[in-house]
Amino acid sequence: MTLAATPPDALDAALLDAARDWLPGRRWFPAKGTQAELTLVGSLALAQDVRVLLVRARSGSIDALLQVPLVLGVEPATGTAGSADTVESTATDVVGTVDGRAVLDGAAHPSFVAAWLAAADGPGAVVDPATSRAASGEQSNTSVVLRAAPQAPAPVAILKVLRALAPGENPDVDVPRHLVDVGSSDVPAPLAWLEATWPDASGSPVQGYLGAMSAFVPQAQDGFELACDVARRGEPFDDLARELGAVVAGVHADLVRAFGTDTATAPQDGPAEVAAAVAGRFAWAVSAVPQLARFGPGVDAVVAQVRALPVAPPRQRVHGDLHLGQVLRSGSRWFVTDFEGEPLAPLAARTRPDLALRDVAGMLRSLDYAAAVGGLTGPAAQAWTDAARAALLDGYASAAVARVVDAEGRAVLLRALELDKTLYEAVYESRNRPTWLPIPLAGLERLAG
Ligand SMILES: Nc1ncnc2c1ncn2[C@@H]1O[C@H](COP(=O)(O)OP(=O)(O)O)[C@@H](O)[C@H]1O
Ligand SMILES: O=P(O)(O)O[C@H]1O[C@H](CO)[C@@H](O[C@H]2O[C@H](CO)[C@@H](O)[C@H](O)[C@H]2O)[C@H](O)[C@H]1O
Repeated sequence: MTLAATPPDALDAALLDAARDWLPGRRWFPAKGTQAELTLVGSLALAQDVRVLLVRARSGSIDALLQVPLVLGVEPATGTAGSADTVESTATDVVGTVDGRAVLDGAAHPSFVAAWLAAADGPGAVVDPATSRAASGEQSNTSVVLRAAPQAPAPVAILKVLRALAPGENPDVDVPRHLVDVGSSDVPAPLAWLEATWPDASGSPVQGYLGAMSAFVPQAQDGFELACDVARRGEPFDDLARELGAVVAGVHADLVRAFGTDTATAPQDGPAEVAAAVAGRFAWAVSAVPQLARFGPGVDAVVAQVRALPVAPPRQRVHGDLHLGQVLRSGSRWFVTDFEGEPLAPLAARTRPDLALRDVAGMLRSLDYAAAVGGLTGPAAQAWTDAARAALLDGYASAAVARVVDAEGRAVLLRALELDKTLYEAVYESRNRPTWLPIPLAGLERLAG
């Protein structure tokens, strides 16, 4: 069912007041370190003593609608922490008090999860809300791991509670739903999802997702951590990269089956569009990180090579932010997750048909990151990444791309898309992890130095 937010009442106002000091300390709070203005947009009474506050946080250019599930006056969940599958936390934050009753962070609370499951759409799964555990290591959202029963050996589902709400399509929910519909088994199957309506800034009702629950991938290792470990041990990543390339090609083929290709873009318009996009990305990146200006001549050369191509492949739905941290290795299989697209891009850009090679370029960049974070330098890093890159491309061996672009054209496009991603990464790292900025800078030296 689609829930409808109601105008905030006195209890909602008291709950927000209780949460004011707690909110800015959350990892998912978008305006850390600022005096953000917090206003109540509405609330959802999910069950007795379970409320979801919709809180608008504004500070400078930041304007986000936050989902804040709270549970009133119920003791924190208790249980056994930790498992072989994921690092979990049983702690339920006490947010504050209202009328002498404890106000608890609801996201991983059994009462919230039970109410969420009762309201959600989708095929569902047998899960026991009493087994809810917040997964650690989250950044932008809060994920909750669920088992079928308290004694069950492994989780069966993972519920992602979206923290920043946006109206309309959510590619992270909609894309896996479509992929599973066409028979894909390369993504964790969506099991349940919940939508709501709320008033936008002008007061008009809009609809969007509050969260989604997917099948839990057991004993999964994050692809980036795995690749860094392999690099650290000085072992080749080639076989894993080849398998990964094949899985990415399979997901691309399934995305075409699910969404088709873009017939509105004539293939001959492709190269000019790609060239213009790389040039635009460079201008954007230089405005954010002025030291990138020195790569101007190299970027111009790559842009000119792309513009001179006779054709580009047709566009299709893609992952949009594919890197090793978005894939999970479980047993002998890879799974692709997190179809949200680049978090710094607007929704329209993230859902627009694009070149499938953009995802391949993202993976190639990730190999550079894994080599660097794994401690490889100089010729050893070069040899490790060269071999893994070749294996990934070999595994990918995209028939669709080969049909319209020859090998030379594909190499030009891949270089341009890698450059584009590296410029994005330079901005991302300068904003989020300045000590990692040397990784994309080294990439820019290679691609446009
Ligand atoms: N279906 C799944 N099974 C097991 N673990 C998962 C699954 N989906 C995500 N994860 C784990 O949860 C983490 C966060 O998921 P992600 O979709 O990247 O969340 P966010 O959008 O908040 O960054 C991932 O790094 C991964 O380790
Ligand atoms: O996972 P997100 O959707 O939040 O993506 C953002 O953060 C990523 C880092 O967590 C960032 O990825 C970059 O760092 C990765 C290693 O941590 C590396 O594997 C990627 O290749 C590199 O791009 C991603 O760019 C950003 O959008």
